[in-house]
Amino acid sequence: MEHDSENAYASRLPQLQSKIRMPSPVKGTFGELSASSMNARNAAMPPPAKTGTKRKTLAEQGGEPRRAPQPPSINGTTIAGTKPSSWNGPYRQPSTSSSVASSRPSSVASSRNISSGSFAGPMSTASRPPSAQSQRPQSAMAASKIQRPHSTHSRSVSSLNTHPSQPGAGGIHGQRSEFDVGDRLERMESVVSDFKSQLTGVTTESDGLRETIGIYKARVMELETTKTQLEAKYDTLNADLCTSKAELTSCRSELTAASHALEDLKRSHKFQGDDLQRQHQRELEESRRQAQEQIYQSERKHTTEREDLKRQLERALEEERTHHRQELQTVTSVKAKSQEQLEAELERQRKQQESLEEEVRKSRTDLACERDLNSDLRTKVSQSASSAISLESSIRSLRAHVEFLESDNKSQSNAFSDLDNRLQNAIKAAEEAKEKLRTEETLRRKLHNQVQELKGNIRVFCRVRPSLKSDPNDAIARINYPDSASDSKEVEVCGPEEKNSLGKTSTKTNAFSFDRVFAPGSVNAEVFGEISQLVQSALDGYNVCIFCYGQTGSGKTFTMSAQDGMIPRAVNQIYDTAKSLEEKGWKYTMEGSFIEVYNENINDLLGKPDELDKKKHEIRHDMQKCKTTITGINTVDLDSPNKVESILQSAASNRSVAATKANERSSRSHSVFILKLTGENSTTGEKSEGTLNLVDLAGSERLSHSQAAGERLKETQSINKSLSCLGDVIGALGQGKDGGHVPYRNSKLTYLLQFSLGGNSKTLMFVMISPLQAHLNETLTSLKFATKVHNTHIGTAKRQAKVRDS
Ligand SMILES: Nc1ncnc2c1ncn2[C@@H]1O[C@H](COP(=O)(O)OP(=O)(O)OP(=O)(O)O)[C@@H](O)[C@H]1O
Repeated sequence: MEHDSENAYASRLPQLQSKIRMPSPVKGTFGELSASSMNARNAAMPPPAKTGTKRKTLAEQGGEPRRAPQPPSINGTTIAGTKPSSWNGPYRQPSTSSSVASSRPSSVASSRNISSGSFAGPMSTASRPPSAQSQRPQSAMAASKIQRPHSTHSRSVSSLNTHPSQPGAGGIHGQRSEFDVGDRLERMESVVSDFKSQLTGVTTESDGLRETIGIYKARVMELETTKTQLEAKYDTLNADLCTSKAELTSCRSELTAASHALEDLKRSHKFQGDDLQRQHQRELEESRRQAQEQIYQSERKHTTEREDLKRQLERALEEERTHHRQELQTVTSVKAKSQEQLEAELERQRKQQESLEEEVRKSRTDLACERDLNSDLRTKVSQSASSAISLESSIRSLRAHVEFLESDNKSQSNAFSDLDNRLQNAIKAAEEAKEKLRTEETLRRKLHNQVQELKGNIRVFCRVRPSLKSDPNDAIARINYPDSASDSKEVEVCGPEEKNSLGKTSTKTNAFSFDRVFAPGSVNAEVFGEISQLVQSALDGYNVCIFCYGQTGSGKTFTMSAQDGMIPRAVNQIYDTAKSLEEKGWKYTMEGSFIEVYNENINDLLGKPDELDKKKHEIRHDMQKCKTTITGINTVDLDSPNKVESILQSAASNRSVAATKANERSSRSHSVFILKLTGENSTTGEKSEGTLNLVDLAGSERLSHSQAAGERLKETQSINKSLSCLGDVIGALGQGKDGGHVPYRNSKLTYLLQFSLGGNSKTLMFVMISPLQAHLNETLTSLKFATKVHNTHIGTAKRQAKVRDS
């Protein structure tokens, strides 16, 4: 922008100069001014006139003495004093100096304005003195006339208008006016018109100049604004500079502190380093000393060893040398001897060779003769060999014949036939014996069954458990065994004391008779001896059911499942018998399962404990084969007698787990050990399938419904129901009506034992008795129930049981 303004000014100024065409001295002055006034103005120009100062007229100036130095003038026109400040722009120095000038103090700027004003002076018509004004247009006109084609007129007019001080011009004018006024008038008019046209041109120029002034004014305003901004920037930079200086100062102080600290650190590190170096030096010296010591010692040691070794080696070497020397001497002497011998031998060999060669010559001649002889002999030898072979074979046949003739062939043949006869007889006898054995076995089974039937297909044994240490001594009931020395079939129980109407106290003795009564002193082995016949029946293919009936704590489990109880004993007997029957052609397989009937549900005592009371099992009967199966229960192959123990343990642990949930589980449920026995006789082709059921019934004590509730009530109802159903089934079987209804289905227990109660089956009931006085009523109830069962007739054998009251 600044540049443009200057250019604009530079472009217009020559135009003005060309149009005004000032005289050369003026032109030269103007040109000098434009360049040099800027340099000289500060020094030569007076201080700027104050705005309020009123300028004096020329007349006034003329009358007054000069007080201040005169401003420079062009053609006698003052160029200082009147100033439009707007002219300062075009006379500024190049942009760098102008920017400096703008930041200068105002006094400098005002001096510049003055210099500008000094140039503006001659241009401004308003500030021009009247004399100057009257002269300038004429000069301008003269200048314009020079440029135009009709320059001659201009020049003449100019000459007419010349100042009166110019004598030449005034003379011409005076002469013309004297004789040609019209022509003069014409010329005047033309001069006037020229003047007018010049005036128009000047006006136009003046407008251009005004425009330029406006541009420069705008430029001045811009520069003022720039100046203000620069000043603000200057202030900001100043403030920043102050801040930076403060920061620099603090940084310097920090740097000084840091350098001090660094110095300290360096010093301490240097000390440490020195210490370490000294220590290291010491250690190094020590190590070096030790190493030298070690080296010295090892050198000494090695030297000693080396010397020892050297001595040894030298000794050995010397010995070796001596030895080698001796050997060498020996070898040399031997060599000399052998050489002599060799030479002698060589001589001898040579002689021998000569003699041999002579012999070879002779032998070759002999060999030819021998070859002829040899071929003759070979022919003879082959003839002899063939005759020898034929002779050997004839000798062998003759020898065999001689041996055969020598042996006692006849007696041997007799012995063989005798032995054969005896063997045949033995085989026959064995066959007969086997047949007899089979017949006897069949007969034994038949007789055994008949015996069992004669004994009754349902039998009742009574067992009284001994009093335990835990039982109170004075609370034992009076129980007698009248025929214990003979049959052991009777038992007498003294009832509770009763008072009659007269107040007399008496006790009633209740006598019972069963198939066998076991007193408290009897042991399990004795008991099993009585039932082993029934176990044998199971092996013979019968269904056998042995169950224990009695109140809680009367010894049912002890009798059935104790280590020497009926179940282990039965299994052991079956094993033994099955093994002995193998000789008779029988082979048995045994499968055992153990179940529980609790609350009319069947549980598998060989199953998982957590499935107890949850898993459902069903009883299925095959009515044609009279076989019973229970769904989903575990069956164990009893291929060794030891397995029964694990079965009993597993069942006991399952029941004990259940007992934590429902108290006294074994008293509250019936357990049934089922042993299935399948036998096959490979000789006779006979087959047998029997089942042995060993049942431990729930406690038979009478339970009052009124005292039980909830789960206990349900248990009580189930037990009472199943026990009474068992009585009903036995009662129905006892009536002996063929095809009569037997209520097996009324309880799970009787339904399960359907094929083991009645019919072809054999049943044994143990009635277990507690010896305690406190259990007397229950004891009597149990004995009465057992008597009813005992009086029941099932099967062909008839028995009469008697109940004696005294
Ligand atoms: N003949 C016996 N000899 C020695 N001890 C016996 C005899 N009979 C039973 N006992 C003992 O008497 C106690 C009760 O016996 P057991 O548990 O067999 O009775 P339970 O009728 O099976 O009872 P529950 O119905 O509660 O199962 C046991 O400690 C048992 O060892």
